[in-house]
Amino acid sequence: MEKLVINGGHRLEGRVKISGAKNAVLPIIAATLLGQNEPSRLDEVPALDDVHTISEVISALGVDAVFDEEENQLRVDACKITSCEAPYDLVRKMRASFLIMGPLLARCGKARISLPGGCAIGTRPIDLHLKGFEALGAKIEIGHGFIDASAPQGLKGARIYLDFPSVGATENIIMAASMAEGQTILENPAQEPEIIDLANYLNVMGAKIRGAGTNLIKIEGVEKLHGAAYTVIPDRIEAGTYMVAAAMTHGDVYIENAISEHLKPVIAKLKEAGVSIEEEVDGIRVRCEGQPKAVDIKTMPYPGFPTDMQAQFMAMLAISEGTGMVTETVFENRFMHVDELKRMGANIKIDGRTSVVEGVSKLTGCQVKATDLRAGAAMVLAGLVADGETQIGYIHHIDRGYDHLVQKLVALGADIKRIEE
Ligand SMILES: CC(=O)N[C@H]1[C@@H](OP(=O)(O)OP(=O)(O)OC[C@H]2O[C@@H](n3ccc(=O)[nH]c3=O)[C@H](O)[C@@H]2O)O[C@H](CO)[C@@H](O)[C@@H]1O
Ligand SMILES: C=C(OP(=O)(O)O)C(=O)O
Repeated sequence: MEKLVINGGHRLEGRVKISGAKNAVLPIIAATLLGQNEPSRLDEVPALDDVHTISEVISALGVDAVFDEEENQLRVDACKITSCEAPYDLVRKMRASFLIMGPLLARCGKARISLPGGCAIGTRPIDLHLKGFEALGAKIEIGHGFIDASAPQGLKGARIYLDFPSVGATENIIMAASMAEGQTILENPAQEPEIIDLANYLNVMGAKIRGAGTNLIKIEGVEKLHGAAYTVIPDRIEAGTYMVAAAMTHGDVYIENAISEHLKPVIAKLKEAGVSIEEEVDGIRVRCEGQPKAVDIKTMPYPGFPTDMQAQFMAMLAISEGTGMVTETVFENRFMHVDELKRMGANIKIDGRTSVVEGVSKLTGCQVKATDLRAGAAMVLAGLVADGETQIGYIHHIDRGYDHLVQKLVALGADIKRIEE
């Protein structure tokens, strides 16, 4: 097992280039399954474990997927699909594997996917995905740990209202509806930039989707889609994580490729904390003198404050001046990092869905673990400012979502390395 070892206390300075977005590329790779003629070529694909996992998932369906990590390019030839089944081992590893259900239903009229199960941040049901498929005419059967969906006569467009703007359900329904017969109207969909990116890719493949990024999406089903070339958007959560790193280390970092439009709530909260933010054409400069000031945050669906930045802000609040409240409304169990931060000396109390974080003057390095992806990022941030050495275990969680994390932080002046235990 590998670990990250960080010696804290180094100011971050310089430029860091943000990679393609994990949460955009995963649904887009699922969508490559819809390309019946011509392969797809995706650019700015980040070198992440999750990208390898979803590539394995689609390869298990008989599709040809070749990932060139050096070039950040993934080529997918989905002209032939030989299986419609995603086994437990792959779905368990990464919940986003469930995103192949929509494309498989649309393309093959059937799909058999292992039930994803719970995970560290919550139970994460898939009822909204399934309701959407049923509304499009699919028959769903659940048994022996699998979901079987079928639509032998093909899917039919429908009016669908989502009880909650679920990101994954919106993506799965858009992909299924893009090849359904007639029009689908999706009300109260998720509005995340990653939804817009998926819709843009599908439209380049020949789909007719309008309204992605708003609260109403209209999809005119088409008979066939083809593979296409597409460049994935930069990762707003990776960008936000480096912005917080700059703030916590009293640094001066230029976050190249960051799109400020996608980071409005993060920028607003950092400014409120006294951090200097300069939005430029191809990135964002973040500077901070002295300790950040405590702020309150409440996670919400986009354009609200992203739950995927909650843990990182908690790490910042742990060393900020004053007391901040962190309210998590999206996932019911996303405070696993609190106990780990407390091991480093943070003063945090949990009261239901809210954590009260009283800033301390210093954190102390110790052994901690990454309990999930963003909790792992929070540990890295805490380690960057802690007194002495921090060792982080279970870093496979971090490898799911941060492209070349160690190299990028070392280039900014951090003392961080990976070691084999
Ligand atoms: C690969 C990817 O893009 N992952 C992101 C995606 O996850 P994901 O797509 O899983 O998140 P959702 O937006 O679906 O989930 C949000 C909330 O809705 C609930 N829910 C969801 C589906 C459903 O059928 N029923 C239901 O009740 C979930 O339990 C959760 O409480 O959006 C989350 C919310 O921004 C992010 O944290 C994840 O990083
Ligand atoms: C929760 C996350 O991802 P996933 O939905 O893939 O678990 C995340 O990116 O923080």
